[in-house]
Amino acid sequence: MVPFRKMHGLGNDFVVLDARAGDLDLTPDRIVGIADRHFGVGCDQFIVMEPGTRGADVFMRIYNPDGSEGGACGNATRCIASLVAGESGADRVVVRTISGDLPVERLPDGLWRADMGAPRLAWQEVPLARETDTLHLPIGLGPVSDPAACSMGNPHATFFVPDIEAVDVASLGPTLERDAIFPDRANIGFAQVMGPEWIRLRMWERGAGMTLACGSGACATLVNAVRRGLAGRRARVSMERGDLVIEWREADGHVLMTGPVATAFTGTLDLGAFGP
Ligand SMILES: N[C@@H](CCC[C@H](N)C(=O)O)C(=O)O
Repeated sequence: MVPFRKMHGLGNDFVVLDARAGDLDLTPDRIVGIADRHFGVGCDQFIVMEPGTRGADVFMRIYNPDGSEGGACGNATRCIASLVAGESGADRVVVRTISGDLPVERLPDGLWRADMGAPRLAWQEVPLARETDTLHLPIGLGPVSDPAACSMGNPHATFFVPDIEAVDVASLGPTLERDAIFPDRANIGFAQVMGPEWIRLRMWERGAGMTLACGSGACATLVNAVRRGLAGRRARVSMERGDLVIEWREADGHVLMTGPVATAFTGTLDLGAFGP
């Protein structure tokens, strides 16, 4: 039996397992089974905490419910940082991912701010399948077209739309995620700029589907909005169940994401029940 924790950031929810003391014998079948909302615990991402080494307090491995591995998860970064900080009493921890080290700090108001690093803006870095201006991808579907793309450690495309409520995210998302221009698939954001400091965002996540929030998606949206001249470098990004504050810092080009963390419940899992 293995203990787990169910956490979320604005409803973007995670099953968190702690493998820092030793391997947990997780297999693709087990990860997909536990992440399933009908046959398992259910989550948007399956997170495994592994030992941190050489300057990192913890290594965070990120799986989507389809079993694919992700390079970034902003909401989980805050959650995992809060867990590790809670153990040591520190106010600042470094969360390592396959895409890089992310320093996270606890703010006096109880929110957590993660330095998500610098966005990657070149077409090869997103990545895209061929040389393309990442500010204007030549793709579209139904009423949406002309997205901007960047990587926040994972690939994102943002469609700017005049009315976010009118977008059928569930029907557009699956096709756009797998457009041939995205060799690794992509997370798809639909954003309505309400003003220079306020953006509304709805997400279709690669390997996960519609989610209530996406931290890296909020970062990518602000970055793409700034590049398009649609927003200032600091804005509130409102998703289905709450807001993140995102700042694309001028001094070093890093993107700062501020938001809450929460634990919904804890429990134990019989890993063998989910496959060999
Ligand atoms: N929900 C996350 C992003 C999760 C990873 C994504 N589905 C991918 O495959 O890149 C966030 O809060 O950033």
